[in-house]
Amino acid sequence: MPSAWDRCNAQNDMLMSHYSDVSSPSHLGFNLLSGYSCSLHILFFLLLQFLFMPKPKYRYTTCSDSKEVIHTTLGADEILNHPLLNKGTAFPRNERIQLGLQLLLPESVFSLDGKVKRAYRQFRQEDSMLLQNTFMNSMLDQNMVLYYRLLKDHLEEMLPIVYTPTEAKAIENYSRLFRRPRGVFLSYPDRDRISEWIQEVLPEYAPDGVDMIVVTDGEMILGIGDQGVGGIWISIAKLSLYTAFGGIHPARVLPVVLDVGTNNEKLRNDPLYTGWNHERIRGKDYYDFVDRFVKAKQEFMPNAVLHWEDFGKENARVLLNTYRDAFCTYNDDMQGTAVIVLASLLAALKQTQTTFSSHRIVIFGAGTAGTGIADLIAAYDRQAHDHIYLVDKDGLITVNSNPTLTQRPYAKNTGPKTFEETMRTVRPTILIGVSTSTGAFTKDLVQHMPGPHPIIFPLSNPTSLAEADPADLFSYTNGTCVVATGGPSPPVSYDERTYRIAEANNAFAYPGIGLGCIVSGATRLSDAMLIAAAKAIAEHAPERREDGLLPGIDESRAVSMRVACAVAEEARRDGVARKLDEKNHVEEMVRKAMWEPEYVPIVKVPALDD
Ligand SMILES: NC(=O)c1ccc[n+]([C@@H]2O[C@H](COP(=O)([O-])OP(=O)(O)OC[C@H]3O[C@@H](n4cnc5c(N)ncnc54)[C@H](O)[C@@H]3O)[C@@H](O)[C@H]2O)c1
Ligand SMILES: O=C(O)C[C@H](O)C(=O)O
Ligand SMILES: [Mg+2]
Repeated sequence: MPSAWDRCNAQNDMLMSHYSDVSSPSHLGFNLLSGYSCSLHILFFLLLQFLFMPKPKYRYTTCSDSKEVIHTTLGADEILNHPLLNKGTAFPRNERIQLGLQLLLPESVFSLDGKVKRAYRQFRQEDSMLLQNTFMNSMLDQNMVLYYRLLKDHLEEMLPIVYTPTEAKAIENYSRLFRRPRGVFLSYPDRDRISEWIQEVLPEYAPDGVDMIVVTDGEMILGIGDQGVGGIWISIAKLSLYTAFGGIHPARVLPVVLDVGTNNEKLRNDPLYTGWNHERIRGKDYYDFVDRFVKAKQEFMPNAVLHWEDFGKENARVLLNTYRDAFCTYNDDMQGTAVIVLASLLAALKQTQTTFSSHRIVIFGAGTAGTGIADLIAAYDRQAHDHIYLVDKDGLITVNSNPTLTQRPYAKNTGPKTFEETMRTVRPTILIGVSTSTGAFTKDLVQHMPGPHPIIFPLSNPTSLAEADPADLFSYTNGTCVVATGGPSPPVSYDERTYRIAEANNAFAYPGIGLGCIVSGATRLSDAMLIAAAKAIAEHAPERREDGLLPGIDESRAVSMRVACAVAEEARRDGVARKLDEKNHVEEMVRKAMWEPEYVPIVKVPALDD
């Protein structure tokens, strides 16, 4: 029977050869045309397709003064029901008349500030974090500018609502909370029509084009596992931070779920489950399906950056390896996480005045995130490679423990077996948890870490799965530790001092990485670009241990901008920046590209230019 490693390898080889076949333009052309023997038939078919293809109904246009205007052919009711166009009571009088909205809105005209005040009161009236999440989701469906302004003005309070940890609860209950769809659902039973349907839906969904796609298959949502079609909400949440932090235009993003079934029995037995009620498709059929999606993406959105989120650990690595050299794509759990962890470690080294060579690193949980973190640390500092110890469910990863392809570079020849033995013999100075094993960093284990400042990152999400509570870590180490967590954590008071706890979540890395790729027109994402991103974040890190390891949430937009600049500059150095030459001023381009939540004038037009 083949090992996981053999299987992964074989799938990878198969996919690689398959992809290099399908990505060649001549092959694509042949596929499109095969089946039509007569050229007249082809012409007639193409003409029909053109005539009946949905046409865009609105367009963002930049005027000579660099201000945006929306031109639209939509009717009054459609405008009020379109989240990008709807301004509700903020439609000024002239627009109400011009767009035919006079009788459809109450008399008073409100400013965006006024609307934010009302919406915030409504938000506060919701009784639980889950209800607040539902409120924000419906705001996103109704009025996007208001959603992003509300989020911007109350970021610290609302981030845990629209993102980790509350999103986990929302995703678990997706089919029960479902009100209206958002995003693109690509279901396995429709596999033969994916390309055709993507072509049809795009002019409606994103008439100005797509810059960023977040796709999931819902298999490993955060640490809560298989959530099937509910994964669409992780794609949406990740994209909302691309816009909130990275200023990526909300009209130019595409959330996607690949619904390949679910092995979650609770969902399978739920009569309200909205996804495809079938066990997960695996192996060749699965990869062929993903490949059809990628092929359609390359055909209709060739320049869009593709972000993979929350795939199962084997598929995550195979898919990244397969496509990473073909276009600009990255896996957030591996690479985004690795960037924020490397940034946090660089900050910790500065605060503790040490270098990687003096540290021994144990990574607990050797899956998607764990191996991604190891790889980036090793890429940053080759010497650190030998000081990395991976531990998984069955203990230390060794050459005899049947390591996967990605664990193998760190497999030790011999050594202790269990996590406890590893902690006792290795005596790590850095301990990182991405295991989903709640409370695994116990007092007994942490006490094996030598001083003066043990660096401990319990990163599993949602918070209920974290390997330790920061307050406990301070008490186990007599207040000497340096801590970061995967989700938001309140400050810790110890020995009359208060310590801010940094949130080492990939959300503080990927929006800037994505923005940098878009602005530079990167055709690939290299390790050097990831390291540049980590360094840019670390440059903004506080200097005192009391202030935490990462810049504050209020700086997230400024930091995303710096990350984007660093990534774009590195892309230019690496020769993969399609849109940059030596003369371009990167910072100015990044600044200009960042969207701000403000209402822009809307003008009704009889038709839109093609
Ligand atoms: N803070 C962040 O930015 C961030 C980013 C990515 C992932 N995460 C979190 O990390 C966790 C893991 O995510 P992932 O995508 O790597 O999942 P994964 O399934 O790819 O990897 C998890 C690994 O942990 C191992 N594991 C499970 N139980 C264990 C135990 N009791 N002891 C030791 N190892 C155990 C699994 O065998 C697996 O190899 C999740 O909770 C996720 O939310 C956090
Ligand atoms: O989504 C998050 O909060 C971080 C990360 O991508 C995860 O899977 O946990
Ligand atoms: Mg994730």
